[in-house]
Amino acid sequence: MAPQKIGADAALKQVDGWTKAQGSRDAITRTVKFDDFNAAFGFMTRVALKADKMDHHPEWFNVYNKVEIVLTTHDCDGVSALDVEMARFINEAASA
Ligand SMILES: C[C@H](O)[C@H](O)[C@H]1CNC2=NC(N)=NC(=O)C2=N1
Repeated sequence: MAPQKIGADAALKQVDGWTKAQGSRDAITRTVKFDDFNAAFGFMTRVALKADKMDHHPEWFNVYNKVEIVLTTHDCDGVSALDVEMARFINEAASA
């Protein structure tokens, strides 16, 4: 059963540090900068394990110490509670 779409605006009320993605997609985005690549990749590793456990995967782009992340739920073509849960986890992992 596809998760229910809540929309980016509702999601942004539930989690800090994120913004609406550019363009027509219903998605939320955050860019995180780390001290170096090692720290960035360690963050990505923790998020990757969580994503696999949730079966909910980010769309992300990494260059050196910067990780650009977009969260949306393909199964409902928009932002769902799964994205809010993942965004909260990402905020924790980014500040660990
Ligand atoms: C079959 C598999 O469970 C689904 O494709 C999962 C995988 N990871 C996913 N990740 C994201 N971001 N959205 C999804 O709808 C999604 N669906």
